[in-house]
Amino acid sequence: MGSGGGQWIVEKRSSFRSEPLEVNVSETGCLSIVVLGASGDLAKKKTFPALFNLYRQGFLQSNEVHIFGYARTKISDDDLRNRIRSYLEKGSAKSEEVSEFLQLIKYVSGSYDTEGGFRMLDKEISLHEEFRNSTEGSSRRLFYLALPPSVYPVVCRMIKLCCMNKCGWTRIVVEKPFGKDLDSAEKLSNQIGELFEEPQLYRIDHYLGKELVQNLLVLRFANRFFLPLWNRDNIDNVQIVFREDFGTEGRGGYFDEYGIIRDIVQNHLLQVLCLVAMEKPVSLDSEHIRDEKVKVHFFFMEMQNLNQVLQSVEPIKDEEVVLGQYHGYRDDSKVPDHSNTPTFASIILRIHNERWEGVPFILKAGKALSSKKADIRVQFKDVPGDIFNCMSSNHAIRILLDHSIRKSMSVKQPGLEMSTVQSELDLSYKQRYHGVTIPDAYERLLLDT
Ligand SMILES: NC(=O)C1=CN([C@@H]2O[C@H](COP(=O)(O)OP(=O)(O)OC[C@H]3O[C@@H](n4cnc5c(N)ncnc54)[C@H](OP(=O)(O)O)[C@@H]3O)[C@@H](O)[C@H]2O)C=CC1
Ligand SMILES: O=C1O[C@H](COP(=O)(O)O)[C@@H](O)[C@H](O)[C@H]1O
Repeated sequence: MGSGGGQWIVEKRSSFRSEPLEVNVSETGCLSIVVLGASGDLAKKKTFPALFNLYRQGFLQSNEVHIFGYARTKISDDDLRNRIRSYLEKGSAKSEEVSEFLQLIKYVSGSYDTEGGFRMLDKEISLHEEFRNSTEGSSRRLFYLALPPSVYPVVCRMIKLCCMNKCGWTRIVVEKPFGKDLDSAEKLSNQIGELFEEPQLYRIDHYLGKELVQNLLVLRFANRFFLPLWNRDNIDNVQIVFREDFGTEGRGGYFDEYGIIRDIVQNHLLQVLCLVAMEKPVSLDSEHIRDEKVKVHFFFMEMQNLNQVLQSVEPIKDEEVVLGQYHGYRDDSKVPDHSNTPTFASIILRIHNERWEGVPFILKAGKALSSKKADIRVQFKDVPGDIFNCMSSNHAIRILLDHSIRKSMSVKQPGLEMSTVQSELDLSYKQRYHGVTIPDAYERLLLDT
């Protein structure tokens, strides 16, 4: 899906086990897209704009598609349309085009854990299908869960109970973070897996769709220049940084349950780390790429390449983690007064393999910081026999992950409250790096936001 910052990519897990093929795989005909959590941040900033881009590019035909927003908030169709309008009217979008698109949207209000709202939703979808004279097997229902993961199980149960397509496919798209830890992720997977077949399920991480994230594979594997350099002999450290110049902005209901590590680091930044650090995949097939990123416990695991990158990440040391929370975070009405949820994290990951031993991967993510940026910085080692006295040999590749970086927004004077910050460091990386011992330099790198 095209969205402001690029495309959205979904990962399928179908190579984990043999799957029954999905039946009724019609790709034309009446299409109902249901955005659950339509009142929320993701829906207005990314999901509806992405659907609008598909519409503008002709992938969603107005004679086939209808879009339903669903959430608890009691608003009208027009209220929802007005909320999202300004997010669509960007770039070259014409206001008539936006209005035409908005007319495709209908809003249904209901709870996530009772049948009433979902029965109503089903009725609205069925009316649309009847109106479109949907023939047997030709209608499609896509449910996009733009919701906190804690409600996925109950929402999936309600969809299964009340909203399944009787004559075509039903698909479910779920957002990150997929659970809170391994146990809850497995539990969630089992709960959803009992209701839907794997081919019906799509897990999304929109960072994988950013053009520049996709280009990482080209940079690394289609470039003779970098191939021999991409290793511990030449690279000093890698920083993968996400920073936002706004806070949770009313998203405390979702965010406080998860925090910055589960919101950003565990999914978006780890996916990027994998692409920077993994070995070359067998092909560009999404499953080959996925297999190279993770260690999968196949029955033929012994035959797998044991360099798979996540498998080689060492346990994280406490002293290589800094957490913080910005001042004002607890003012959000949905955040408890004594919340300790981190809104900033800086973590060193160390990859214990032949390519990366000794090269720290520094992942940093923070909300309500002084600027908005998402980038990767690959810092090369100094040239041996440097005749420039470390002044001009600061070799680094910096890859900006988002070309839609916004201008600084005014936020309530955010400040960082961190457990171990002693003083603000305003020296550039290079200045600080030289003249301090390496472990000390890494400690400082952790704090430099
Ligand atoms: N915001 C973003 O840019 C991105 C978000 N995501 C993911 O999207 C999902 C939703 O995030 P986002 O839209 O930002 O969050 P929001 O806090 O905006 O939540 C979305 C909607 O869910 C409902 N909701 C919020 N909290 C709860 C709760 N505790 N229990 C039940 N319903 C709740 C609210 O709707 P109502 O009260 O009307 O029912 C809200 O409008 C998350 O999994 C997040 O990781 C992914 C990529 C980007
Ligand atoms: O997944 C999320 O991403 C957004 C940032 O996305 P970007 O494409 O604008 O970089 C972040 O604001 C949100 O907290 C998180 O859930």
